[in-house]
This record gives sequence, C-alpha cells and structure tokens, in this order.
Amino acid sequence: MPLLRFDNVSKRYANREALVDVSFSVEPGEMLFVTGHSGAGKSTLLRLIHLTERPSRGTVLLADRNLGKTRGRRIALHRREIGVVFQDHCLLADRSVADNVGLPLLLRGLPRADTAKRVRVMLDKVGLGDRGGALPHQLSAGEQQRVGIARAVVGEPTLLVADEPTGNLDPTLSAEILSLLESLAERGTAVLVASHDLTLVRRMRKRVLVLDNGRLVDDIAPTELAP
Ligand SMILES: Nc1ncnc2c1ncn2[C@@H]1O[C@H](COP(=O)(O)OP(=O)(O)OP(=O)(O)O)[C@@H](O)[C@H]1O
Repeated sequence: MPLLRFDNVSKRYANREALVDVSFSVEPGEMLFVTGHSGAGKSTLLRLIHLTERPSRGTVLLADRNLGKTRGRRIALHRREIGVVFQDHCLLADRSVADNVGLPLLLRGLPRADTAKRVRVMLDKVGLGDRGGALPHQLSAGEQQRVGIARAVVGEPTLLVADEPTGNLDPTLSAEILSLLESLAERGTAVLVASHDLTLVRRMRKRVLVLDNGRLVDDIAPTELAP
C-alpha cells in the first residue's frame, strides 16, 4: 500500500492555479524528487502534505487518511508523523544544538532523560555528535542544515518532506545533505525533496516528478535518467 497518494489534486490560490490535476503515489521508504522551474508548484505540493494548505479539488491520502478532511487536534497529530526541512532551517538562535533537536520530543512530553538520549543518537547519525552544546551561529551553514534535518527526523516520521534543503549550500555540502537524506530513506523513512537544482537531482539517480505550471508533466524512474 502506498504511504502517500495524490489523486487528481488541484490547488487554486485567489487568481492562480498552482497545481492542476496532479496524481502520484509514494511507497514507504522511497526517496524521490519533485522539480520544476520557479512557480511550478513544488512548495504548494509540499504544503498540501504538511497541511499548511488544502486541495481545492482531489484528495491527498497519507496511509489512507484523507488529509483534506483532517481538522482540529488531528492536524497536530498528523504533523507528528511527518518531518519537514526548509531551506532556512529556522533554528532557535539562543538554544543549543541539542535543545533545538530535542524540542519536538519535549513538546510531546517525552521525559528529559529519554529526550537527551534520543538527541545524542540523532546528532551522531548526522555527524554532529560533539556539537550538541554549541549555539547554531557557531556552526557552518551545512552543519546548521544537518541540525534542521536531525530535528525533523528525531520523532521518527514515516515521511520527510524537504523544500530546497540544499538551497544555500555549495555543491559539496549539498551532496552531503542529500546523501544524509538518502541514508534516512534506506532506514525506512520516505523522503520527498523539492529542488530546482537539476544537476544535483540527476546525480542522485532517484525517481523524479517534474512540475510545469502546476501540471505533473513527467514521472521519471531512476533507470530512465540519462547518465
Ligand atoms: N499563498 C499564495 N497566494 C497566492 N498565490 C500563491 C501563493 N503561494 C504560491 N502562489 C503562486 O502559486 C504558484 C506556485 O507557487 P509555489 O511556491 O508552489 O512554486 P515553486 O515551484 O515552489 O516555486 P519556487 O521554486 O520559486 O519556490 C506561483 O505562481 C505562486 O506565485
């Protein structure tokens, strides 16, 4: 059964059709990209998953739950199940790296000792095991982005959505971040990455959804990608 399914989804803002009749599905543990020019609808597609927007037509299903009908407390529960990474990682400047990563767990009421343990494991996974006490500004841009990813996945989401997660990074750091996301997918988290960086997307050799003016114009399997 697919983890995520878009069925003929359209999204209209006041005077603009941002997505038109988009259908695709994502399997558990799959990593894929959504690409397209500026304004093609990439962020809108991710917002429909994160429930910051709702479809105007069609259905978005996460594990068979109709997200268009999710209301009230269920929205918060839904957001616990998915991790989100932004280009601007939105770290709290006056909190340590460890506090930033642990925040989602503390908000959920996990005891401090358990939170600290999970944060340590997570920081090790992203290669920042010795930086938990640092403040965000004491880290490089790539390291800060890795903290953002650690925070997004510390609650063990079934799906991670990332909007231009390498936007501000140089090519080497970008490749590092993407291989970190790839390793999460290998451990079972489905990963959906919006990126306009075609060179990078092609190099990853994963499935690629291509949006053009809100329409899904291509769904390319890894084997179909040019070497
Ligand atoms: N809140 C909004 N209200 C009105 N129009 C919007 C809103 N958000 C996005 N749009 C419009 O919808 C279209 C799709 O925008 P979206 O941000 O999804 O594209 P994108 O592919 O992520 O672009 P970029 O790569 O520049 O971030 C654009 O024409 C945009 O101007």
